[in-house]
Amino acid sequence: MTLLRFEHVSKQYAGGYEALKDISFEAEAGEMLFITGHSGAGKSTLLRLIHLSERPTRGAVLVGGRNLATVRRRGLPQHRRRVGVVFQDHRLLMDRSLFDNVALPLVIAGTARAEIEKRVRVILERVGLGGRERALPIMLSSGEQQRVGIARAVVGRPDVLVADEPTGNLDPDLAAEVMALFTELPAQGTCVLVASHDLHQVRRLRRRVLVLDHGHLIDDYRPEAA
Ligand SMILES: Nc1ncnc2c1ncn2[C@@H]1O[C@H](COP(=O)(O)OP(=O)(O)OP(=O)(O)O)[C@@H](O)[C@H]1O
Repeated sequence: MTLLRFEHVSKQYAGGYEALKDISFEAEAGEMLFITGHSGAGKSTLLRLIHLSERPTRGAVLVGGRNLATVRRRGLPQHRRRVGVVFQDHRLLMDRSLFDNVALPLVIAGTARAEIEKRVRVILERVGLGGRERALPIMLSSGEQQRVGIARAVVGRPDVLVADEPTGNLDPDLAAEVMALFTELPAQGTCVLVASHDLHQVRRLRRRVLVLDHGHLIDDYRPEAA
């Protein structure tokens, strides 16, 4: 099932710079894609259009068949519950436990307490932090903190997960470990897009790769088709 669709999308910023030029692609539920390209190629812009922190100048972005142009300001919180985000600097609440950090999206969504307890425990296990619910982020390494950020982004079972250079602040070994975690996430029908300038690392993970160059989509590489 097509979950995400870009139809001839262009994005021009206020200064006149066209960061994305006529981008079209589709991604399936449960599919994982890397977005790569040089600095300034348009990777972050592409992800922002899915999260609706930016709007396209031309063309349409559809999630689950819905044109995001129809999502008005009032609908943004609801849209963002369907789109999980992992930030480079993870943005954890440092004075709250891992449990509280990961539970946050579920608390906001009004999920029942027993369900929250269960889901947080399961997802912390998945990211290799089982049994650490009561720890504070400050007690963790930066790689582990990023794992908490990933757990928080997926605990609400979003339709789409976007991660912008999620390993940018990590040393190469930890970066490889965290990248691999994205490929191991339970499918659950979530479409996962990870932006990374590290083409070398991305190729090793043998997943679909969209390559941007000065705002153009110049390659859509699928290892299974190679
Ligand atoms: N808010 C903005 N206003 C004006 N120009 C912007 C804005 N955000 C990004 N740009 C420009 O759009 C182009 C694409 O930026 P974008 O951040 O999407 O690239 P990127 O591939 O993610 O780069 P990096 O790897 O350096 O993060 C760049 O030339 C950038 O300067």
